Amino acid sequence: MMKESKYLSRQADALGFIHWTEDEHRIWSDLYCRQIEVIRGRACPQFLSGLKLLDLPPDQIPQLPHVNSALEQATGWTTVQVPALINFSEFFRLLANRQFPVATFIRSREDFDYLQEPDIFHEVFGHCPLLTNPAFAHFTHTYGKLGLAASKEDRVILARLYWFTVEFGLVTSAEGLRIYGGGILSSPGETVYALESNQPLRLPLNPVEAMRTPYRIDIMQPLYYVLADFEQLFHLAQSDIMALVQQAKRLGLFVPRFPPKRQAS
Ligand SMILES: C[C@H](O)[C@H](O)[C@H]1CNc2nc(N)[nH]c(=O)c2N1
Ligand SMILES: N[C@@H](Cc1ccccc1)C(=O)O
Ligand SMILES: [Fe+2]
Repeated sequence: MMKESKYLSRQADALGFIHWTEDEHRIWSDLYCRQIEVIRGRACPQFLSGLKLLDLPPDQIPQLPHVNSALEQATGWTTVQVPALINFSEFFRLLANRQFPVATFIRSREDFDYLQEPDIFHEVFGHCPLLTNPAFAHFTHTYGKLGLAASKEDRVILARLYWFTVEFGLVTSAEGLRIYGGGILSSPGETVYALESNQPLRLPLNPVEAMRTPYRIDIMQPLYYVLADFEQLFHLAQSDIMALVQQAKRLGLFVPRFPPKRQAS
């Protein structure tokens, strides 16, 4: 059951522009300036070049028509305004149309470091930079088409694959472990935690295992799956993902063995 959002979403005018308040612009500006520092040496190179390409304004909430023109030029994707977290069928339908959902509210200061639901900073700063990467956009589009055609039950399994890659994925790079998951890169708290805390488990990404692993959306992740490189994700897009879904269903839930709670570092 979808938890009701505690935030009020904003209405756009006929041209798709939202008239944010000064306070809301200042929260974006503080989040942007903080994350630009925190992602240095932590976000994967593909994210950093996508962020540069999008050329988001540092001091005010970007208007979606502007984000769309950069995105469209790069990969043909656009954004669509949604009130908050949307259900899987709406979500897959949008991705299958190369449209990315953008929740039209921004977090409050009390949720600055970590927010339990996607806001406009998460969707635009967290997800849109990698959607300018053709191979990554292709994976997301393929994933959306699969989800659209899938049964309700298979959508839950496919959502796990999305969760452990596009949302909370890590990737090994020449310089070491890096983040590509948009759900991490929009959170000042989790960006540091995901790479540097000794709390979470970090396992090599095995797509069937990821699709068998349940996840929570309201806490910093206890488990991250690590891609060997982006090629692995693009290769996955070419493989028979629905056959992997059937395998995951046959094998049932995978419950990772978490080490005893170590003192947080
Ligand atoms: C699996 C995933 O993270 C999440 O559940 C989906 C569904 N609904 C969503 N709704 C919004 N607004 N933004 C999102 O990123 C998602 N992602
Ligand atoms: N936790 C992310 C937002 C998010 C919530 C739920 C799912 C995915 C992302 C942040 O603080 O930016
Ligand atoms: Fe997301």
